[in-house]
Amino acid sequence: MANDCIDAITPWNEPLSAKYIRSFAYHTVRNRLPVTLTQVIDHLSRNKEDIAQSHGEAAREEIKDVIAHLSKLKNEMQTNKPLEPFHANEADKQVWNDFLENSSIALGRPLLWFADVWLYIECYLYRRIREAFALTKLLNDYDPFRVQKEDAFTGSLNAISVVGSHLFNLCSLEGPLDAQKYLMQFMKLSLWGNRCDLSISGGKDIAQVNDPLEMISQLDNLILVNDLPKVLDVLRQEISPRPVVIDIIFDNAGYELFTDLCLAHLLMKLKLTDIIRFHGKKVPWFISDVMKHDFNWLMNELSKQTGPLQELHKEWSNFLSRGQWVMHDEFFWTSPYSYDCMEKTDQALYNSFKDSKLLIFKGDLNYRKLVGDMNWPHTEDFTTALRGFTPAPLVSLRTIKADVVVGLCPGQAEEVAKADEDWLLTGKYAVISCFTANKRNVCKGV
Ligand SMILES: O=P(O)(O)OC[C@@]1(O)O[C@H](CO)[C@@H](O)[C@@H]1O
Ligand SMILES: [Mn+2]
Repeated sequence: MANDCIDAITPWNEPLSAKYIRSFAYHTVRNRLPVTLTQVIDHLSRNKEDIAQSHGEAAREEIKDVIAHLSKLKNEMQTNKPLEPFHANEADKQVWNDFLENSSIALGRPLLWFADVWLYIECYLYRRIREAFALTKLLNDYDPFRVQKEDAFTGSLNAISVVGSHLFNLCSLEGPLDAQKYLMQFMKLSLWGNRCDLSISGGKDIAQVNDPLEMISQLDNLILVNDLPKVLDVLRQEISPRPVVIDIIFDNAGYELFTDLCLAHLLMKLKLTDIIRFHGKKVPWFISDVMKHDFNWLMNELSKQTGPLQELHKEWSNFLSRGQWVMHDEFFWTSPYSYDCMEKTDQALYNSFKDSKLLIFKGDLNYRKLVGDMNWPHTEDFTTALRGFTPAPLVSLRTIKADVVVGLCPGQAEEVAKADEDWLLTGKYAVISCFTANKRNVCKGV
């Protein structure tokens, strides 16, 4: 397989790909994704008794089918076989198969694991895991990552309690809040919540254990691009006609989701929006991404808590029942497409975004899809990297876990790399990158 690969780093302005041996994409397809598949297979074999009890005896045979599908998939990946079309009758089957077919026509050969664009390949892997379950009857709704997502929430309960109590106390104060101070604080809580994803840790526990309020004040020097002042300008604008809408495109379940909802609550409390639309994934995705079920599960867990968390649960349930908070899960988010393709491939979603006051994109994968997963020079302008995806003002709150980042000042990347050679891969550093129609991004200096 490595015969087709090149012993090189990714050239500038090229899409990230496992064909470059000295890249994170190669390491991921070669080492990390097979481990993810093995973990799903192990999970199914270890839990087959429980699954047979909850899903019926006939599920035993289906578990074998799923394991066989995933083992074959692992072999296809490790031997650099063509990406196969989908067969299960899912609503997005045609979108995926058209994408695979059109890509093959354009290339004059089928897509290959170690030759083509990392973004498609990695998304394809998670869509194939979904396919293995979609081809069964009894396990059709089975989410092989659910237990991990739930454990990640439970393991973070202390931090959740600290953040929740802080928000509840703020909202109970009389008189107006210092909007700037608390927006900055909750945006940063939501940003650093993105460190807690299970995909980068290979599914290992990654609970938030330290005091997050104390922590965020010490992390400012790790935010390499900080466009928060621009974001605050956008939020302060008076918009008509009402209702004003903000969109939050979720990333991970557990602690990160909780911090996103706290931010959403603050935006409501400060009357900066009337409605918040949340966007999650339709199928299990990159291990820890939020699905509707995870959102509802978190709400249910909060209802079992006492004190401030119980109070937040009441308030959030009211937002939901009044239609001020709405949870969506469009297929677009689990398609192969980067966001510059949204206008063509999901016009309804793109048009709905045109009415948004602000689109808040969470996490690493959303950032990769915003900038097209290319090896941009690190000093490239964020707006240029969006390549026309500008339906509304938008901000990306992302801890850096893949080797693409733009918007840095000259010399900044080199300086950070000197301090930490893995600076692009571990989620230690972060960016808050904002696009607004008004101003270009201005570099503030190292
Ligand atoms: O989007 P998230 O949850 O912040 O991160 C997803 C991630 O862990 O998965 C990919 C690597 O396998 C990268 O995009 C990133 O490192
Ligand atoms: Mn994720």
